Amino acid sequence: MNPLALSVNIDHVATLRNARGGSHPCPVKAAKLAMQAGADGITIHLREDRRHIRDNDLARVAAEVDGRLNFEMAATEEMIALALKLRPPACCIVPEKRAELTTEGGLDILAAGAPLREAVARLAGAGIEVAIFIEADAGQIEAARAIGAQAIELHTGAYADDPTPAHLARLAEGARVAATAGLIVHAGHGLSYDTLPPVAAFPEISEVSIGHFLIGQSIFEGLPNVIARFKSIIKQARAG
Ligand SMILES: CC(=O)[C@@H](O)[C@H](O)COP(=O)(O)O
Ligand SMILES: NCC(=O)COP(=O)(O)O
Repeated sequence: MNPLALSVNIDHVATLRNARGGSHPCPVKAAKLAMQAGADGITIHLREDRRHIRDNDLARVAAEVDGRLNFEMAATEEMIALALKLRPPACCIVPEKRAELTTEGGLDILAAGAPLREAVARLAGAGIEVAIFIEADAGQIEAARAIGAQAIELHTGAYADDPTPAHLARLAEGARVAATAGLIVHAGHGLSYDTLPPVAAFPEISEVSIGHFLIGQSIFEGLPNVIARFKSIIKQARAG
């Protein structure tokens, strides 16, 4: 079965750092430690309101951290210009609303139209692997393929919040439909020790990005130990 990569989202190291306006804990140091502990990559969401990750965090991780950087971004001119300047290996286009506590749902590609198509073309044209963060919906998956995305990230939030068989089955079907359409399939949002195992068993998924739970659990267990446990969960899930 194909490998499943763990991308560690360090957004909420920055949340804690920003609580006092200082420099500790340092998200870049966390990213380096995560890679040393076995993470396969780092995900960073530079939000328009900079509520957690700041521009310098992104620039430093891009310059200093070995490992696949996945830059989560809104499809705005500001973020596109930043991505074209930094040239991360991958980006993931996500919806953003200032009032949201966290990402509330997938991007509605069907409603986005020409500006999104242009953003995808500019990013992909710069050699960046472009994913779009969407619900596990066949129409959105087909729209992602048609608009030129190489990858999708399935929003696992509804399942993570309410891990019913129906929510899991929707993700499994979405992964199958996306892989059949020739898309690279990622997944993320709200995943934890308890909710990751069945998602990690989907053979079509090649990367999961995990942040909030992982960073929070690190307070109790230490970042390396939490990453080791997630890697063990993935290994066990992939062993079938
Ligand atoms: C797109 C997604 O689900 C997360 O990667 C995103 O970063 C969540 O936003 P916050 O990190 O601000 O909660
Ligand atoms: N794209 C999902 C991600 O990067 C992390 O989401 P979360 O684990 O912080 O909810």
